[in-house]
Amino acid sequence: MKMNGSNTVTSSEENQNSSSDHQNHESSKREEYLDWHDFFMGTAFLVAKRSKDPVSQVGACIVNSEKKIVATGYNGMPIGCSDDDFPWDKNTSDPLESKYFYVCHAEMNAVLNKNSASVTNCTIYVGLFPCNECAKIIIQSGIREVIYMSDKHAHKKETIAAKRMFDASGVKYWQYIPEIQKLVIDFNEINLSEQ
Ligand SMILES: O=c1ccn([C@H]2C[C@H](O)[C@@H](COP(=O)(O)O)O2)c(=O)[nH]1
Ligand SMILES: [Zn+2]
Repeated sequence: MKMNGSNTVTSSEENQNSSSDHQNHESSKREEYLDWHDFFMGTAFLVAKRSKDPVSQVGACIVNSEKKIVATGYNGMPIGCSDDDFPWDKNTSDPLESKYFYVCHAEMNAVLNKNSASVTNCTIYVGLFPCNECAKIIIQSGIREVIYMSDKHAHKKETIAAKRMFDASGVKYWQYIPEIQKLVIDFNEINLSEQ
């Protein structure tokens, strides 16, 4: 069965295609397409690849109620603060020489990068559970749902505080456990399919 541009099929198309459908399985719907959660979480992970942080690359993807991406962001230095001049170190005796005073978190960048007027009632997909500072930004921006992949800092005070604020303000959060373990992008694939 052939799909038209809007992923629906008209009855005349259905009649025209019905005999060949039985002979040619390539005209039936592809079943291995990405589901929405994999797509949005995958987008967050792809965006994270832009990060220059040598230790932790975090990406975020904000989606509205129509399943449209309205923003993405990754952890990086503020505009005008060169990735080459500002420090990427973690453990320095002088905090001014470590990344933590300077780096903008993925969630904050995503909210600030939005291409819509607001992110009210949106969902944010993020690789890592948001810290307390990002939780505040998420709550104040009107985002109502946080879908995260890793909760590896669950024991840290920042995460405990973030959860306390989400609970108090009614922001839903849940861990996404994907069925697929890897999402591979092969740029050569487009040349391999039949013409
Ligand atoms: O909610 C968060 C928490 C952290 N990040 C960023 C900030 C830093 O660039 C790294 C954390 O570095 P570590 O070396 O793992 O301490 O992750 C973020 O974007 N969002
Ligand atoms: Zn944060």
